[in-house]
Amino acid sequence: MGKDAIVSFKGIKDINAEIALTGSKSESNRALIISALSDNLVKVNNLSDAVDTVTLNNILNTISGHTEGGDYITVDVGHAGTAMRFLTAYLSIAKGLFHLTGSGRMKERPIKLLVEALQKLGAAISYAEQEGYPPLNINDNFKQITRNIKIQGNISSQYLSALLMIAPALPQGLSLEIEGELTSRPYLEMTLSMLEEAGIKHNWAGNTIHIDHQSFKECNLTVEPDWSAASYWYSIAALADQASITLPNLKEESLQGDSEISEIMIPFGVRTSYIPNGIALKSGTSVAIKEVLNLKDCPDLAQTIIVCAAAKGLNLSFTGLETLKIKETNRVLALQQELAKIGVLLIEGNEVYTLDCENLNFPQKVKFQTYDDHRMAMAFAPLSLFIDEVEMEDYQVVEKSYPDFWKDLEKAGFTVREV
Ligand SMILES: O=C(O)C1=C[C@@H](OP(=O)(O)O)[C@@H](O)[C@H](O)C1
Ligand SMILES: C=C(OP(=O)(O)O)C(=O)O
Repeated sequence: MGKDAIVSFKGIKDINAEIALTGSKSESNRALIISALSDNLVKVNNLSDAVDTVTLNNILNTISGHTEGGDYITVDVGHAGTAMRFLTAYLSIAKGLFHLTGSGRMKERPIKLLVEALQKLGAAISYAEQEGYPPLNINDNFKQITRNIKIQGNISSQYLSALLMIAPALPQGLSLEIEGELTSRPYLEMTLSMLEEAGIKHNWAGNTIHIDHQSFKECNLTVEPDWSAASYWYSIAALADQASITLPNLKEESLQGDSEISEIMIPFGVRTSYIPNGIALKSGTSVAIKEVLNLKDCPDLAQTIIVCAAAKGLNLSFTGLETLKIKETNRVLALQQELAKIGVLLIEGNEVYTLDCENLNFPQKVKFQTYDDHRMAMAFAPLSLFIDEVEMEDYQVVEKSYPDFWKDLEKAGFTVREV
């Protein structure tokens, strides 16, 4: 466990800042896999500083040029879900024997649907510990048996993205049928768009996505800054008395579904202007808020929005939160435990979660636990606008997606002191 920090904000809550966010970890991790599959024909610009991206990049560099057979190489992704899922598919068709593992939490995050799909395709994968979960042993005798695979869409879109990225490299290509509901759909669309940029055509008909065997083209993929990281600045703008925050290089036409934060935050009083080189946020008055927000397409925004709504005393309801329980931590439970510290309840109903802010109160000091979850730290940090001293447990946890988060808060006038 790392060190804690005390976060505070003194004086008038008028925030003026320009914050250059790191690249999207989702786009970066796709770009890295696509680049590796293309034998580096595809180049990447503005790669993220996120530890999840640095980890994947180091792994791909270490294993590139590896030859058949030999001993098992251990590949450790730490907490990086996308790296685990994307590498499961990528290593299935790579040369070499791999033991693919991750953090304690990673060993509790399910991977069965992806492993089964790959096994049906012809991959030689087995579970090294518990069935259905990492770590995995992946061998190199991939022989494609079929191009037709069905996969349930409601657990993680990352499984589908992982399969689609290797599809053009499969001798027979892939026809991927999505069964049932699809969660996190914009991430799947991001995968297809980035493949398209790299010259890979697809056809999405009904519930099935077809990708033929084909070659990548030489190109540069430029990663946009991270909209999930931007969401914490929207929360700050919504909670401050006044805010004028510029976030360079974010685009209106984004591949990231989390850009929806610009719409979601309008009723919270935050207006977004698209300026020539980025976006500008301005705080204003809140307007009537939709009572039920469906976050199925943007699960990584859930903590930002729920904590911000709680701090504003808004008794909103949320749907589409099913997948939060299998992310870096059980995010529903983590939210419930930490929101209780400001007197707010997050009540679980039948597929609907509702905030009860009747007893909202900000103590003078509070310590928030972070549960090995970067988004817990970043979602709760803005509460230092109301609480004199917010102690954040294991504050470096933010490194997973946004290593400069605390430095950026300091730029905006917050104080962050390691304790
Ligand atoms: O494909 C991606 O880059 C991601 C997809 C989402 O996961 P699920 O598809 O598991 O919801 C999201 O929560 C994660 O942070 C990144
Ligand atoms: C869920 C997340 O990441 P991953 O699934 O890639 O670990 C996240 O960044 O919020």
